[in-house]
This record gives sequence, C-alpha cells and structure tokens, in this order.
Amino acid sequence: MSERVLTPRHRGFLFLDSHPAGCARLVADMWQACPGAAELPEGEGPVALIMGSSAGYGLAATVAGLKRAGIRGIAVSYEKAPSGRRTATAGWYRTAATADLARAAGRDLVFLNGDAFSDLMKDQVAELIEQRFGGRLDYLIHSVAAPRRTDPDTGTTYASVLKPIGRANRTRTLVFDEQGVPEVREVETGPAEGDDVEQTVAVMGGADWERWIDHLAGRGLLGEGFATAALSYIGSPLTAAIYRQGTIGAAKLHLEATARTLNERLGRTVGGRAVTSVNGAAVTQSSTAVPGIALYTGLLRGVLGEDMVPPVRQFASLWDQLTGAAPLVPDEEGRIRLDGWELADDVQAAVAERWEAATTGTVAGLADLDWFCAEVRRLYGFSVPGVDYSAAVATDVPWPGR
Ligand SMILES: NC(=O)c1ccc[n+]([C@@H]2O[C@H](COP(=O)([O-])OP(=O)(O)OC[C@H]3O[C@@H](n4cnc5c(N)ncnc54)[C@H](O)[C@@H]3O)[C@@H](O)[C@H]2O)c1
Repeated sequence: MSERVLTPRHRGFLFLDSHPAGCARLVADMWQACPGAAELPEGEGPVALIMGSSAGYGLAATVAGLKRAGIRGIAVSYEKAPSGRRTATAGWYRTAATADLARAAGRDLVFLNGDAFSDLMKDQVAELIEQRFGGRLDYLIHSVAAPRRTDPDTGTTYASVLKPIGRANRTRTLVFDEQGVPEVREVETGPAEGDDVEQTVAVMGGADWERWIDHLAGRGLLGEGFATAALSYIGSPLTAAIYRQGTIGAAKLHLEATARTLNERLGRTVGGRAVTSVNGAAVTQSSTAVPGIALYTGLLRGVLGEDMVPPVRQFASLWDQLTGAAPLVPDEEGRIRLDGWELADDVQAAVAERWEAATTGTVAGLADLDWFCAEVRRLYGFSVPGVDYSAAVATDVPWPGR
C-alpha cells in the first residue's frame, strides 16, 4: 500500500492530487451537518438512484438521503482511480467515505463508477434494481455536471460551453496568483456562436434525465408514487448574462421544461412526480469554472457568513418534500425553490453593492476570500479542520465493493 504525505499542488482552481483523509473527513462533517429525521421509514427504506453522487449537490443528496430519508439503492458517479503517480480523484475518496457511512447506517447502497449518459450504465442500474432492490425504484435524483455527453442513439458527442447569448459579456472575476494573492480582473466572454446553444442543451438539458426515466419505466421498474428531481440554478442578476441568460441557462430552461413533461407522464402512469430543484450557489468543481462565479460566491459569503445554507441542509429539505414529510411546494413554474436564502432582495442588494465596489485593492474587505479559498481546497480534501496533513496517507483506497 503506497503511503505519502500530500501537499496541495494546483493550477488556478484545479488541483493535481486529492487528500483521502480530508475527503473522508468532509463527508463525515456533512453527515454531522445534516439534521436527522424524527422518524426513519420502517424496514429497509425506500430505493433511490442518485446520479452524480460523488461531489457537490449529488453528494449532498446521497448523504442527506441516507440520514434524513433512510434511502438505500444505487449511487452513480464518474471518477478516476489512483494510479502509480497520481492520487484518485477527490470524488473517488468521497465515495469510499460515503460507503462507510451507508454501511454504518445499515443501508444497502451500491456505488457504480461510469458514464451515466450511456445505455450500458442504464442497463446495469436496471439489473441491480431488478435483482437486488425488489424491482421497484422510489426516487431518482439527477445531479450530473459534465462537460460532454455522447448521445447513445446517434453516437454524437456534444460539448457544453459557458457563453452569453446575443452579445459578449464583460464581467469581473476573481483570480489568485501563485502566492494566493487575489486579483479582481475584467474578463470578456464572446457570445455563443454556431450550435453552441444546442450543444450545451444536449449536455446539460433534460435529455439524459428523460432517457433514464423512459429506460426504467420501459422495464417496469418505477414504483407507484415514484418521484424524481433534477438540479437547476437561477442565481443573481449579477451573473445572469453568463449563467441564466447564457448557454447554460438555455440548458436549465430545457431541463425545467422536461420536468413538466415528465411530471405529466409520471402522474398519468405511476401516480408519480417530476420536479426541478433550484438550489443556491455552492463552491463546487463545476461552479468555479463559470466566469464571475468565484467573485460572486465570495461576496455572497461576505454578506451572509454562516447564514449561507450548505447543500446538505438544502437536500434535507428536498428529501422531506419528496418523501411527504413536508408539503411539496413548487413555484409557478413547477420548481422546488431552495435558493430563497440566496435570492432574498436584501441579500442581493448587499452583494450588488459590494460587487460594484470590488477591486483588487478592496476585495479582501468585501468578500470572504479565506472561506472561498479554503472551500476550493476542500474540494480536494485539503484545508479540512481536524486532519493532520503532515501524516502520510494511503492513496490506493479501493472503490467500495458490492
Ligand atoms: N454548484 C452550484 O452552485 C449549483 C447550484 C445550483 C444547482 N447546481 C446544479 O447541481 C448539479 C450538480 O452540479 P455540482 O455543482 O454539484 O457539480 P460537481 O462538479 O460538484 O459534481 C458533478 C458530479 O457529476 C458526476 N459526473 C460528471 N460526469 C458524469 C458522467 N458522465 N456520468 C456520471 N457521473 C458524472 C461527477 O462524478 C460528480 O459526482 C448541476 O445540475 C448544477 O447545475 C449547482
């Protein structure tokens, strides 16, 4: 077993290695931060399928699902194993830690590593539901964030882009130099061209979600009252040009339209529901790739401090609504809104004021940069309180067995 002392090496927000002990500790902390349920379902628990379970909102869905809703089932993500030179990806280690939690909670959760967009994965999952989980799925959460998707029907690979639609967007963005000194820079992103919008919609819209539902419905695996949610984001007017009104926003609109179609279909066939869940801003590997989001999130934390609602608490609330422990309250577009704390008028006004005032010289007093930088490092298991980073750790952690 190879043991090493790991120090963070990174280029911008991307780190070369991940720390297994830090990743494990983060998952344990997430479990602690999730409010427990007054009562868990009797018996083995409802059967859930979580897509994108190793990071960000999908990980929060998995941890909160275990603790708050007593789920069992299948969790799918796409992670890299440790190699001789490199550690595994952080999601690999977080998956191992999540498996430990599930085991300790007495819940049968199977972790699959592979491409959720493929039919191969859909068949594998369907077989597991048939053979191991009584042939009945109760919940499906779709929380995949990916740069590319290959359509299994045509073999065409689509690539998503983060661009404004119509005209170029100039925004402020936060970067850090080698020494970690922050700089607020103006960046310009040119408008979507050619089939950029269609490509992005094909990756991050509702096509794969619908394909999953059709695949499982076709095999008769959706239980009576089946409920499904896919993740969406609206966000602030400050980021609207690049996000909600940009290519990714077009994909989210498609996802939300898909929810309405699926909701009608599921209601008719299995007395089920489909919703989108609009969650608040969180520092994740995907979100840090969006121009301006780093600055926005740092300022949001500067305004809200500990009142920012972490993903696992948002998901505790979503599970309550999906399981019926709390009423399901969609907005007029049929979306479950878990972003009220972020989009409250007074919060947005305070962030906008700071946004205007933010320069390289002032940003440290306006944004919570220490928090933001630590959150980025924590995506890779570094800067996690309570972890001894001077100790050697085993990096060849196995993927959880079945
Ligand atoms: N981060 C935010 O601020 C935020 C806010 C609201 C909504 N959302 C939405 O939440 C969803 C998840 O985003 P995130 O920020 O948690 O992302 P993330 O990068 O933290 O996690 C992405 C997950 O998808 C998995 N994945 C990627 N490609 C895959 C593939 N081909 N097959 C299987 N799994 C794959 C990864 O392994 C990982 O588990 C997205 O729909 C996003 O738009 C994010």
